[in-house]
Amino acid sequence: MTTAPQELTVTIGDVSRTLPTVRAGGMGRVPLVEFIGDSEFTKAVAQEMVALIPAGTEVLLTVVTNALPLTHELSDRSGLPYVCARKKRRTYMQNPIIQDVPSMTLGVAETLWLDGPHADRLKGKRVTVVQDVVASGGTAQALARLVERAGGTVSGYLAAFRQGAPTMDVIALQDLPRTLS
Ligand SMILES: O=P(O)(O)OC[C@H]1O[C@H](OP(=O)(O)OP(=O)(O)O)[C@H](O)[C@@H]1O
Repeated sequence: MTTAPQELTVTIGDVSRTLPTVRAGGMGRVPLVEFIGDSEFTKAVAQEMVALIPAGTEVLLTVVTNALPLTHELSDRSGLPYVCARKKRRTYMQNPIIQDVPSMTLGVAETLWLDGPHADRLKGKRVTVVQDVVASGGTAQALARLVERAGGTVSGYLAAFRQGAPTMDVIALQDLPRTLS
């Protein structure tokens, strides 16, 4: 990984991307990881992450939006099923589990919705929480609560990138700086 003022290039496998930077409140400029619309990068990252899935994992759990294509690729490569929480209620949801996200680094306060039939797929299972980026750990914490409330157990936290110092142990391919100049 090389850095230049207000620019950061990451290389995963044989794929490199110069990350755009965005202003995030009073944090200055932060690097932005985008898997949406970039299947080549997504597949390269998933390929490297497969080996990092904690032993004994039975199900992967993620949340929309950016982490979804990554988790799909990870499921495809590992053979593990995955479940995805939403950030909006849908009319077709049946007895969803509703979980507030305590705090987020880039966004505003959010609420996660896990459809009841999907929650059933976590019951009694060892679940790894999968994210694109873990920063404060707020989203990961909320996903872990969803697992517990669904009757599963968290076997680990796996992310493509760790940004800053989240509150839990996170297995990540690479660390990103919290801010750029
Ligand atoms: O560790 P935290 O401080 O909780 O931050 C990490 C979360 O922030 C980003 O989500 P974003 O709000 O950009 O959502 P998106 O994927 O829907 O764009 C990222 O995708 C993680 O889910």
